Amino acid sequence: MNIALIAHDKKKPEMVEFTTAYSFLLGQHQLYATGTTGLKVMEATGLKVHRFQSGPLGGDQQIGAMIASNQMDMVVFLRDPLTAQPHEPDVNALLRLSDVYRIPLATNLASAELLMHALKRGEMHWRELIHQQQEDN
Ligand SMILES: O=C(CO)COP(=O)(O)O
Repeated sequence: MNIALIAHDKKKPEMVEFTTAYSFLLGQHQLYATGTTGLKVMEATGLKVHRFQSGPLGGDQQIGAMIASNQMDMVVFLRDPLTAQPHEPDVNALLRLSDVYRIPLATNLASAELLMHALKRGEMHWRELIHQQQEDN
């Protein structure tokens, strides 16, 4: 599975705790992140993460592009709902595309944990079927 990890600045400590707690599981998948989030996750956990640009410099859009080509299977985006972001349109675009392509998306820690439990139980298997269909077409 391709999993995107994104956290706004005030949520980065939470992202580090989350990825540390689930590193045993996340390590079995391909991880993608916006620039600073990815760096913090790699430093804290040793997980291999493909890093895109920082969010305000286009990282959300790069992850959005993967969603638009149906290559992203899950998005964990720990948003800060209490701080205005200069790149709010990019954030909204990413959330919108996740809905367009029906990609499981968690925007807070509680939902992110539920997604991890689903992943562990193999409940994301349907995404592999979608990849298979794409290859067949
Ligand atoms: O701003 C972000 C998402 O909108 C996150 O970007 P960084 O991980 O580079 O801080």
